Amino acid sequence: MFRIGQGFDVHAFAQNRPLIIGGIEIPYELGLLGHSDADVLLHTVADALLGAVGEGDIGKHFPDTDPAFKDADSAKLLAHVFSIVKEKGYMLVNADCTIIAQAPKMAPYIEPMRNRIAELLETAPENINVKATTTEKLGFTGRKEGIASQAVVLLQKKA
Ligand SMILES: Nc1ccn([C@@H]2O[C@H](COP(=O)(O)O)[C@@H](O)[C@H]2O)c(=O)n1
Ligand SMILES: C[C@@]1(CO)OP(=O)(O)OP(=O)(O)OC[C@H]1O
Repeated sequence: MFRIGQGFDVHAFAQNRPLIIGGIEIPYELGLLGHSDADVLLHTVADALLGAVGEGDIGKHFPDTDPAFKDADSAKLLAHVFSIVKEKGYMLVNADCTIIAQAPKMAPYIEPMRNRIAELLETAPENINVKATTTEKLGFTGRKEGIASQAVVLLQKKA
């Protein structure tokens, strides 16, 4: 049996924060604001996985009112979410992700992100796709106020 899930997330840029996307720290003058490390891409992958298995969203599993998740490493949150997926008897078929950002340029970091997500989801990098797009200077992403991300995942019940 197959299950599909999708995730969407937004984080605002802020001063004095690291910019961590897809588990990779990217050199830039601004970081993203959040209760956790604000890794907008890993949050969308986690939400897509939770959606696929009917388990709500990351806010339900890791409330932003819980001090335990202050500045949390989203890679650890995603690994926990994937453990729920495995407990339910599913494996990842593939994930396709889009980062929506006017800046910085993501291209140099796409392969490291892909490899890190593959590692966290215990799959080959070929099963993970990470893309980036600007919004042609339109909207909040176009004004460089923040970054959005989307992800779609397909899961298959293990034999
Ligand atoms: N933050 C970004 C945005 C885009 N890219 C790459 O540039 C290509 C062109 O972007 P458009 O918005 O004009 O379609 C896009 O396909 C990405 O490869 C990027 O690296 N970082
Ligand atoms: C990840 C969590 C962890 O507390 O905090 P944030 O970094 O604020 O991220 P968000 O995408 O708003 O999701 C909710 C939270 O669960």
